[in-house]
Amino acid sequence: MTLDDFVRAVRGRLIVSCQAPAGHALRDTATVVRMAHAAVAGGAAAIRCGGVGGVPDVRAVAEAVDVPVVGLTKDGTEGVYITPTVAAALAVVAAGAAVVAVDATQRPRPDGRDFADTVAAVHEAGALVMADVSTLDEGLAAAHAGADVIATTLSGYTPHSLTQTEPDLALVGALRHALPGAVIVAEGRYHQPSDVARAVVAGATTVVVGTAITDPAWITARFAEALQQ
Ligand SMILES: CC(=O)N[C@H](C=O)[C@@H](O)[C@H](O)[C@H](O)COP(=O)(O)O
Repeated sequence: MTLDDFVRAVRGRLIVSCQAPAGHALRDTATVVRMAHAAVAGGAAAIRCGGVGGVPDVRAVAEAVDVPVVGLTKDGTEGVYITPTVAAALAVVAAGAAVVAVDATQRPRPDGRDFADTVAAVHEAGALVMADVSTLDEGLAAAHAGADVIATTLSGYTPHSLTQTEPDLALVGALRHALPGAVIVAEGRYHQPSDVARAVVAGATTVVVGTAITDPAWITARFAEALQQ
C-alpha cells in the first residue's frame, strides 16, 4: 500500500487499536480478530494491533479485515519496546501489516541499530512506518529519518515526556505546525469522542483509540469507580 492510499483510507477517520496483553481476559488471537471485526463494523478505517509476541495477532487480523493494518510487536514495557528491532519490524511486515508501528525515540535500541535502519528495511520490504514518538524533537527526527507517519503514541510513557491523564493535544498541534505536510496521528489516552474531534482540529490526520473502545475491564472499572465516589 502506498502512503497516499493509506492517507486516503484514514484521513479524518478513526483507527482502532485492538490489543489484549498477557493476563487480560481477552488475551486470545481469535478474540482480537473479533474485536477488529466489531471495530470495522463501527466505522474504523484501520486497525492497529499486535503486542508481546504479537505477530500471530497481526497475521490473523490482516487476513480477516479489509481495512489497512498497523502492526507492532512489544518487548517488555521499559526503554524501546514497541517493535524495537529491524528483525521485529520485518516479522510484522511478513505477517501482512501495511504499516509497522515502531518506537522512534532516540533511546538505545536492543539491536544497536538506528530508527532509520528500521525505516529503510520496512520500505525495502514494501510497507510503511508509523513512528511512535513522545516529543516534538523525536517527531522531527523521525520525519528526517524517513518515517511515513508520525504518531504521538509515546507521549507520557517516556522519562522525558510529561506524564498526564489527558491526551497530548499540544504535541499534535506542535507536530502539525512544524511539519505542515506530514501525516500526523493522535494516539494515547483518547477516551472521549470529543477528544478525537479536538485532535483533528489540532491538526491530526487521523486518531487512534485503543483502551476506551477495546478494553472492557478498563471501561467497567470507570463505571464501577463512579459508584464508589
Ligand atoms: C504506550 C503504549 O505502549 N501504547 C500502546 C501502543 O500500541 C498501546 O498499549 C495503547 O493501547 C495504544 O497506543 C492506544 O492508546 P490508548 O489505549 O491510550 O487509546
